[in-house]
Amino acid sequence: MNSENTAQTEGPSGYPTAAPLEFRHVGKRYPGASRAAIEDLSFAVPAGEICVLVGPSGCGKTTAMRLVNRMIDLTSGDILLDGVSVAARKPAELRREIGYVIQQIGLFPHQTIAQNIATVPKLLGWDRQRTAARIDELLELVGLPAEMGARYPGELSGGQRQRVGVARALAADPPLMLMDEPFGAIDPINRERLQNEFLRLQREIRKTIVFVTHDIDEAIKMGDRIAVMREGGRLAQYATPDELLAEPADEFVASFVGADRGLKRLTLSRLDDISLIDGAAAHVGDDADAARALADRQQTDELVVVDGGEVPIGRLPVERLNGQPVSQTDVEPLVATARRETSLRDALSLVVADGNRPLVVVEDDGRLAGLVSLELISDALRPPG
Ligand SMILES: Nc1ncnc2c1ncn2[C@@H]1O[C@H](COP(=O)(O)OP(=O)(O)OP(=O)(O)O)[C@@H](O)[C@H]1O
Repeated sequence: MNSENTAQTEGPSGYPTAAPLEFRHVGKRYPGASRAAIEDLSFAVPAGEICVLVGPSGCGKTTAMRLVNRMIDLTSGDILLDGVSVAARKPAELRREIGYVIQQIGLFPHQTIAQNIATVPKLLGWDRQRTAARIDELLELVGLPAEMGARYPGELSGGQRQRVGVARALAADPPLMLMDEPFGAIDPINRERLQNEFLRLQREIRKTIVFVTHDIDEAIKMGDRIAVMREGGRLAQYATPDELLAEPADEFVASFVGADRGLKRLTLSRLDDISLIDGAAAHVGDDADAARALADRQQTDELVVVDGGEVPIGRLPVERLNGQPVSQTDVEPLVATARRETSLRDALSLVVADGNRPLVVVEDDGRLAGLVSLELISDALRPPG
């Protein structure tokens, strides 16, 4: 599959593989309801991005989603998919172009997995060969063995059924996917696994996705952009996860994202995103004066010591340099090391666990990459821009 999918390219179905979506002053009032479920909701999702709708129960997330594929109709405003109003489209046709994944998956129990995945291709009149090839491709894409196609939903685990739900929604390569609390019914460990798998999959398929959750941590993890909604179906803030955590628009958003928003921001960045402290280190056998001079240059009272292969072996308090060359016996072993892909949040816990001493960061091959201090991590928490 083409990894450069954009709104301009076409998938196997002939539809664009991803399309932009825009809510324009959308309003929805259910018949007989005293107040609107959605009021003046406007935001735009660029093609190929995940937009997460998040907010407390009853704030209108599911309603917003169902307006997109016309399971319910707009009261006011408009929704544009690929620049075309959904109101101008035939609902049945529109739904074939929009993948839909829901919490309870909704697989047909008396149909095999393959038949379930083939639901939309069948409606579109694809021939047997094309459908079979697509089923194999999708099972592989979502990480299920091809033999599973012959099984029934009741013979699968919850996580496996969820993967089938995603495969079924992707069958006709829709330019937009709607996912309503897709991992809500899954236990926390499998949920995390499915989230990670889905993010990996999305890097490949680059669909436009609207994803509903009431869990702010899931929103921060999954979203390129997050729409925080509040009671009455109003938009409280529309921002990237980092902007949302760094600069919540008001008290409601601040309390919704949580008092630990600083720590949450740290999960969004990796050590690779910041400049590490220069990794100059002492070597076993260096003479004491050279080691002392290095410590002075680095303004530290503790040197990192590396072996002949530049792999860190520990720290050496400068006071232990008694005129003798640096010796392995004086070196204190490292409590922990980090890698460039370590999140700033994990780096912070390692620094704190080691008495706030700068943390040693190593390359994949074990060589010293540099150090990260508490100050560097807190600098990273300054608001963007
Ligand atoms: N079919 C309906 N008829 C009348 N009112 C409805 C209908 N569906 C939803 N509502 C009302 O619209 C409002 C928004 O509901 P919606 O299900 O969109 O919220 P939600 O944010 O998805 O909530 P949750 O997180 O609990 O699923 C609520 O006040 C709800 O009671």
